[in-house]
This record gives sequence, C-alpha cells and structure tokens, in this order.
Amino acid sequence: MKLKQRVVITCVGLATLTIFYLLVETVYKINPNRLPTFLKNSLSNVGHEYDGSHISAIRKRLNKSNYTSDDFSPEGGGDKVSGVGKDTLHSSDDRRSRKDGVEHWAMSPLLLRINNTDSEVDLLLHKLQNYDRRKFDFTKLKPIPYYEYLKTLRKRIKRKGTSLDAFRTFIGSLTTSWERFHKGIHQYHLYSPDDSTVDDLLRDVAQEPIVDVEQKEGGTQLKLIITFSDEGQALFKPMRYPREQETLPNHFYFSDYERHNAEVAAFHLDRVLGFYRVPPTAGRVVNMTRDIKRLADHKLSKTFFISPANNLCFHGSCSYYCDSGHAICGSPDLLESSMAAFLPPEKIAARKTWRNPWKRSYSKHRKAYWEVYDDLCDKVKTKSPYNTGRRLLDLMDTHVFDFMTGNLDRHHYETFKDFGNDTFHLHLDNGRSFGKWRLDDMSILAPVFQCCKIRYSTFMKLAKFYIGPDKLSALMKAETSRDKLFPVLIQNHLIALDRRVIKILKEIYICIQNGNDISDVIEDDHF
Ligand SMILES: Nc1ncnc2c1ncn2[C@@H]1O[C@H](COP(=O)(O)OP(=O)(O)OP(=O)(O)O)[C@@H](O)[C@H]1O
Ligand SMILES: [Mn+2]
Repeated sequence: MKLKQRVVITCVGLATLTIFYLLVETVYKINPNRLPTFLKNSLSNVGHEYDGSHISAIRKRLNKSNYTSDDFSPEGGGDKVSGVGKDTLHSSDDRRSRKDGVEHWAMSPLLLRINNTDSEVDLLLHKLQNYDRRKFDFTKLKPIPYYEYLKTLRKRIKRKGTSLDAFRTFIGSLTTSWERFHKGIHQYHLYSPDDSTVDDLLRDVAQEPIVDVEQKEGGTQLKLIITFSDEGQALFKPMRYPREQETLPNHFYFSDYERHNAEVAAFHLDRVLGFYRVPPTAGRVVNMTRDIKRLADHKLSKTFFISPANNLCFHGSCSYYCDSGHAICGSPDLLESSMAAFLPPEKIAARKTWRNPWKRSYSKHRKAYWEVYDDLCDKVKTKSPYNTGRRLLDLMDTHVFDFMTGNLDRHHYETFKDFGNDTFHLHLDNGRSFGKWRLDDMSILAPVFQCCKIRYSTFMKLAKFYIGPDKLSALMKAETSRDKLFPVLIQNHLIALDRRVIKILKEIYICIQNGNDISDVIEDDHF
C-alpha cells in the first residue's frame, strides 16, 4: 500500500472513531439508559457524568416563546416572552443541576444524618463577619437561643402597621378567639407573636364542637368549611396519605393530593421563622359520622358510603378526585384533618390575588420561562409592585419558605387590599408541601439565585439555625408537639429542613462568590 493510501485510511479511521465517540456521548447525555452498560460505564468513569447542561443548550436554541409566558410579567404587565432578555442560562442552570443529594439520601437511610456543617457556609459566615461585625457578629450570636434572637430581630424592626379598616374604629370587647384573631390582623403580620390569641385559636379549632359543614366551592380538591359552636370557621383538609408516603416520582406536583399534615407543619414553620403569614392551623381527628355526615347537606351526604373494608368514606363533589376511586375514608369513621382558621370574609377584608412571577407551568409538556432563562428577575425588579418597598424581598421569603417545605404549587399569593402594596404576602394553601423528604428541589429557590437576593432578617434566622444552639428540626419538633396530630412530620422531613437551611446559605455563598455586593444580596428592609 502506498504511503498516501495509508494516511488516507488512517485519517478516515480516526474520523469514524471520533464521530462514533461523539455520537455515543450525545446519546449518553440525552438518555444514558439507551447505551449498553460498558459504554455507559466507560463514559461515566472518565468524568462525563451527565449534568443536564447540554439539554439546556438545546433549549436555549429554541425560540423563547416556546415556554409558558402568561405569568412572565409582574402584575398588570402583558409582556410576551419572545425575543427578550439575554442568555444567562449557565450560572443558575449549573447550580440547579448541582448534585442535590437525591440519590445519596435515597440509597442510604443511615446517611440521613447529614453533616451539620458545610465548608462553604463556614467561609460565607466568616467573610460576612469580617465585612461588617455589627450586622454579622456570629461569634456573639452563637450561644444565644434562637427565640431570644428572634425577639431582638423583632425589636429592631418593631412595627406592625395599621389594622384592617373594619377594626380601626372598633370599640367594644371581643370574646371569641377567632374575632380577636381578625382584629389582630395588621399590615405587617397576620398575627402578633406576643398575643396569646393564636394559641387560643389553635385550641378552639382543634376542639370546639362542629355545628355546620359546607363544601368549599372552587379549587381542585375537596375542602370543607367547618363552622364551630362559637361561630368561628375553619378550612378543613382531610388526610389522604399517611405521613410516611412520599409523592410518587412520576407524579407531577399538580396531580398530587394535598396533605393535611403539611398544612399544620407549614403554619408552625412560618411561625418559627417569625414570618406570621400563614393562618393558624391545627390538626384534628374528626368523627365523620357525627361531625360531617350528620351535618352535610343532601348533595354531600349522598356521596358517603361504606367501603369493602367496612370504613366510612365520602368523596364530595369537585373538579378532580371527587369520585369513589378517590374517596376519603375513616378508620372506621375517625379521620385526621387540618383546620385552618378562616380569614375575615371578603366583605370585611377584601384580598388581592397576585400571580407569582415564578409560577410553574401546569402543563406536562411545557416549561415556565424562568426554568429555561435566567433573566426574569431583571424584568420583575423593574415593575410594580416589586420595584419599590418590600415586595421583592417578600417574594424571596415566599420561595425560601416554599423551598423548605418543598412546595412547588405557589401559583398565586394574596394580600389584604386595605394595606395596599406595603404589606406581607399571605401564604395560604400549603397542602402540597412536605411530599418528598429525599429531594431538595433547587428550582423552588430560582428567584433567590436568579435575583441573588434575600432579606437580611431571613438570612440571619437561617444562619442562626446553622450556628445553633437550636436546630430548626428540634424547634419544629417542639412546636408541633402540642398538636393533636403529633408527630406532624416524620423525622426524615425534620432532618430535611436542617439540610435545606444549609442549601439556601450555600446559594447565598455562590451569589457573593460571583462578585455580587454583599449589601445587594443580603438586603435590609428600608423603612
Ligand atoms: N384560612 C383561609 N381562610 C379563608 N380563605 C382561605 C383560607 N385558606 C384558603 N382560603 C381560600 O380558599 C382558596 C382555596 O384554598 P386552597 O388554595 O387551599 O385550595 P385548592 O383547592 O388547593 O385551590 P387550588 O386547587 O386552586 O390551588 C384559596 O385560594 C383562598 O382564597
Ligand atoms: Mn392548592
């Protein structure tokens, strides 16, 4: 063979091998399971672990208008997505695809007890302390009990704003806990932590005799409005799953049942965090025969039946899950439930519903804009109500809260109209929280790592859980211990809370490492 021929053959051979290798690598990245094991192993062994980045690259090439955009703009805006924004995908996509330990926790329950320290978080706290000792004195803070620190934070802020218009000129005494709760609603919190009313209300919704039951119209799943003998009311959600049962991996969050214990746990987490934005919610075991069936109207009562296992069941009527295949069953007629104290009626305290700019897509085929592009925050920041005042920080708080509970379902949130834009976000409807303790869904934190922003007081509370002496899991366990449904959360969920605290702090570390100003990232409220 001539030399020239040999060279040509060698080149063709090399080119074929390269093309084959690239082909195999691409298949591996798209779906490793399509490859024979030996190829899969050889690729993963040389550090080609799939991180999802190339899928993002493909997405990026697609027109931006392919993604759901109805909620792209903040309230009032009608901006369409197509053609706007810059491609800043890499940073947060890398972050989102950072190993979040899902497999790790799944494989070894013994490894659940995660390290309580993290070198990046340690570096962050060290850096902050050096940056401003007055604001970030972690050495001094370390031995202080969490609740004591929470009080000092509150003193620092020290304001509750106005009350609802309807109560501003009210004189006279209110005897029931639910009336006192309504009167206590203020511009900057739903209730005051120093007021014993909330504990009275929790006791009452858990034990006052039930005198009326009504199905709540609207919504996707069955909910009842319960009226008590003192004329107070609560939103009832029934137990659908035992505490241990996790959301199935192939289920979308929007096709998951709501969890009664999640509603109770979310209330307590909100209170521990010093947010005071979730209506007081307690667990209660109801006697379905006496407390529901007896008081039900004809439409509801005819959905009651005895199951083959001799338990009393009912399904009510609603747009999903209201048939005998999705019945709510007692044991034999005792049923666990959550009771969320009712807010004042619209006539007394009208509420405004806001679309969450970081709302998810409710389609199994489409992604939301922010899941693909990183520039949503640039737009949100410039538009009302997020361009002034507290609302952007409140949105960050909402997502910090939802990340901790694992709630993907925050499509909207509400505020009281009386208070205008300078008020807190109500965190209603936490039923889809605490579905997966193994998974820390980083995408819920997207607003935080895309805006690189967190409220100073929220950051400090998380840092305080991290440095101790009180771990969030321990505080949550203690808080929920008075509830009739204790243990409201199983240990795995409690441990997940501690783990998630660390993950939020790590995101803040990355923001600062990436060169963002500390004072921009950890932002104080400007009063
Ligand atoms: N404690 C409460 N007091 C008064 N109204 C409430 C309370 N909690 C929730 N609501 C109202 O009831 C509506 C439905 O509640 P929730 O969101 O829990 O039900 P849902 O079936 O999950 O609704 P959807 O399926 O639309 O998410 C809420 O949007 C809110 O306006
Ligand atoms: Mn809901």
